[in-house]
Amino acid sequence: MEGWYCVKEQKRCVGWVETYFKDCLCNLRDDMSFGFGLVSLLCWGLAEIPQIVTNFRTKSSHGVSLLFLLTWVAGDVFNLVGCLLEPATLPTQLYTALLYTVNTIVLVLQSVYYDYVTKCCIDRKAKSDHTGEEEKTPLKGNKGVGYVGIPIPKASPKPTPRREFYYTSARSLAGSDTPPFRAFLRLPKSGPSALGNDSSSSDDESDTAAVFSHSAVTQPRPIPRSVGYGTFLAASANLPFQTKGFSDGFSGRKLLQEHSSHSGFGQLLGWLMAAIYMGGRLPQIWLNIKRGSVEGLNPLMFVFALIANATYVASIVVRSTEWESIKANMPWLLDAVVCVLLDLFIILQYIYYRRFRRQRQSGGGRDEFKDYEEATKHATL
Ligand SMILES: NC(=[NH2+])NCCC[C@H](N)C(=O)O
Repeated sequence: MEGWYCVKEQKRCVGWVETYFKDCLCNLRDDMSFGFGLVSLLCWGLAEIPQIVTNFRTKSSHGVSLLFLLTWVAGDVFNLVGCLLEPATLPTQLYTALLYTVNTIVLVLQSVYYDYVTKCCIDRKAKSDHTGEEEKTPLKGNKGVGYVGIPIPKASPKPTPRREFYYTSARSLAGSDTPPFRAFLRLPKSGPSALGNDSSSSDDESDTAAVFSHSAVTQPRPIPRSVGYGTFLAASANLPFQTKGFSDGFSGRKLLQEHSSHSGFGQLLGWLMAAIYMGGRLPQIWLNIKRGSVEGLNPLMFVFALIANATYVASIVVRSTEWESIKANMPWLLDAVVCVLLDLFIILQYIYYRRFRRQRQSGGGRDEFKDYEEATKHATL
């Protein structure tokens, strides 16, 4: 294969970079830019793995906003389509895009499975258990001294033909010592919400029934989120981190930037993608505020994303500071810069809520959070 050539420096491009990354490194700036690009690629490859592991270990994904993940998927899908349609797409772009799209889809599937499918099954089981209980639990004749008002399933030694004796209604319960069904079958909130740290107390949480047992009090359970996230349409195009135009001898693909960033359509796609990606962080920030907690969230995802976006910006501006180049890359640059700031905010939220929670615990006599952590440990082993 005919090698590429750096005209100004009068030397050949770096061979392996040329072969595997279709980029040409002529000087120190190019080397640095390429290095930043590699770090960005690596960080995107790793970013979502810690959260996937956290979700898997806790068998829940209530710490991450599903809407946030969906905006990532939407942006990524358009990005991938753009990559496939665009002949100038660099191999690294395509692999990175594929990698984080797959990772994000795994996160979304986990979210749907743990927080919706599993919850649905628990609800159904609790309901059927309760129906069975209702039929078998007598309302009267059970109120001896020390009666705590909790119906004991199958407490009746032998069935009785008097059906009304077993009938339970809200009114009859209200008149009895027995707390209404939901009062004691309420799903124990997990983590801080179980300790009253959760300011959200979302309605769907309180509606959730679970099988009541002693262990359920200390076992962490997923905090369900409200459903109804909309589907987002987004278009995105990716900027190659190699933004340098090649010198004579470059006979293969042209750089994507030359194709799309200068075209009105490419720019439009870029701005749409930027809006979607930037807006995607807001549901996550809001979820943290609403819960007053970051339990279930792995901060490493945002640390890696922050580094990935920062090095992505660095790889572009180190390569060229010419206004023309910056202007053409504006949507991608702005997206990355804003995402860095938003990720920083989320990391600060994480630190704040962790500290805040610890302080609250140390204030109380009994360390309930320790109990919770213990329970989590046991639950995840
Ligand atoms: N699934 C992904 N990680 N996609 C990449 C998103 C890139 C975008 N700048 C962001 O930080 O949101």
